[in-house]
Amino acid sequence: MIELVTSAQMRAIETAAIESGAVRGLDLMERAAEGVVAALVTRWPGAERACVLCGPGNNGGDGFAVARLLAARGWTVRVLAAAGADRMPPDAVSNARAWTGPVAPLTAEALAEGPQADVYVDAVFGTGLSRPVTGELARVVAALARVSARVVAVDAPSGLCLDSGRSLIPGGIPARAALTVTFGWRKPGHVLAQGPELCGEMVTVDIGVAAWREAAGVTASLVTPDDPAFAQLDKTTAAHKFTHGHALILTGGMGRTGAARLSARAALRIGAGLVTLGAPGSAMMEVAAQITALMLRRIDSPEALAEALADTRITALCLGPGLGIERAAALLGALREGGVKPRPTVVDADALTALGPVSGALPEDWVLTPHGGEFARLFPDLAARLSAEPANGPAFSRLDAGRQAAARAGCVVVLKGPDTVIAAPDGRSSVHAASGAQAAPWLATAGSGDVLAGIITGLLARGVGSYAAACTGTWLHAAAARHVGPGLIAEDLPEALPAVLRRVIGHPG
Ligand SMILES: NC(=O)C1=CN([C@@H]2O[C@H](COP(=O)(O)OP(=O)(O)OC[C@H]3O[C@@H](n4cnc5c(N)ncnc54)[C@H](O)[C@@H]3O)[C@@H](O)[C@H]2O)[C@@H](O)CC1
Ligand SMILES: Nc1ncnc2c1ncn2[C@@H]1O[C@H](COP(=O)(O)OP(=O)(O)O)[C@@H](O)[C@H]1O
Ligand SMILES: [K+]
Repeated sequence: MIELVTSAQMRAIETAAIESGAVRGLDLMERAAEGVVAALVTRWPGAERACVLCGPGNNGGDGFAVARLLAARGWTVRVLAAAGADRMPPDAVSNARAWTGPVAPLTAEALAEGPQADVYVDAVFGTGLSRPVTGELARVVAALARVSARVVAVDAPSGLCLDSGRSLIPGGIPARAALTVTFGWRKPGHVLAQGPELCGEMVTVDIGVAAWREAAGVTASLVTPDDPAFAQLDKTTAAHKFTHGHALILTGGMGRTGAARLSARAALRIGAGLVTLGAPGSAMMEVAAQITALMLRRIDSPEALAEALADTRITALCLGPGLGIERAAALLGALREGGVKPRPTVVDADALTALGPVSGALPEDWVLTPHGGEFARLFPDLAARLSAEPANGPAFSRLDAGRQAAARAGCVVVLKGPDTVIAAPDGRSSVHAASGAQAAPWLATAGSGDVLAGIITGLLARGVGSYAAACTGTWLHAAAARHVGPGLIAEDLPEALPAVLRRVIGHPG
């Protein structure tokens, strides 16, 4: 499991470590700087000239320590520092004093006019960025953009909010780095919003504070396939098809059944024992002509849905893909007021639109899977906070939005995107970061969301809990996209699942 630690949580851990008496802040800073140096000499083996930009806090202190360590290796090092080194925090002052070379003022002009460097060390702001960057330091960040291919960011590209991945440069973008070296744990801002694009390659350095991790309290984590939930994907030899559940996926009318068929195919591929498509009479012929392993049942009305659900062997539902808003609203009504036994249900696409703004708790076994636009219809106030220019740091993040949405809706929310956030009402939250080596840009194709809804429905049908189903489903969806690669269309995703499952479950044959 890879935990994501916010700036405040990192400060709490660092404080606990220092207060224990086992380690000094200065030692942590030295380890951090050693980690930056090790990573940058690996990344740029032939380099020997550095320009180190030091900000007013401990991030700047790391910068001074990096400067000293590089000079000790024989590098030519130029240091630019924000005014008033004496007003820096104590450990940073110690490192500023230990730097015996010259220091130029940290200005855009000094950066632009000085001698070229092989590597630029961005130690202007890290976890302490608490308000928007303006004035000269904003100009420095803009000037750094011109040499981004040679920038190593200490903890964060300066101007990037490490809790949200959002820019704290009004009207501008943060520095961009080729390499970002962070300490202890990755921060949410490294994987959310603009973070992945601006951080470049990521290295996490162990600075020896893991023993104080408890001081952080509850953290979010990255979805990775070492999560125990993935162990539930296998099937045992003794089981029969009903052991693996029965998913019912509702379709729209004639000419609008493709989306639900995609979902159904994915639900079957992910291992649901049986999958039935529930179609209105007008679409029965169309669906029947297109399916083989899937089953078909006529469901015209809320009453027909309630009747279908009298069969207790149906263990999960999917409402939304291609359903049409009116039909979605009617069928959702049957689930909420039709006297049927609740089932784990994926509510996607048109069913989300039919739902409208969420003001109170929804059934706890629902999973909402909105993309950004649908999220704004469900939770307009949270979406507005996500798009408003942040007045201070830390900025409101997609994790914050997902968590608050899940708490309000009383069920699991999957806020989709390249940085998908999965949140449960009990406070659990994860990020699925489709970036770096995990990038899946070809998922931006029509129908891929329908497949995700089907994967999650299939997992729910198999009895996987809703939060685990959302996390594993999101990972498997992106892994299927990476397996296919360029040229991917949504139809390919279910067909790629066997190869992905073989890898994850570990059946080579
Ligand atoms: N927390 C930890 O465990 C460790 C932290 N270290 C370093 O310390 C950094 C955190 O240090 P700090 O908390 O001092 O924070 P930073 O150095 O990131 O920035 C805080 C300083 O910048 C000022 N500031 C904030 N926003 C500003 C703005 N918009 N314009 C102008 N000035 C602004 C603050 O007043 C403060 O002086 C980390 O990112 C990391 O680089 C490392 O030395 C080692 C371990
Ligand atoms: N650039 C991207 N990188 C990774 N995943 C993406 C990207 N763009 C979209 N996705 C994923 O693709 C899916 C798209 O879903 P959605 O927007 O509902 O599409 P549709 O309505 O066409 O099915 C989501 O799972 C989303 O997380
Ligand atoms: K920095």
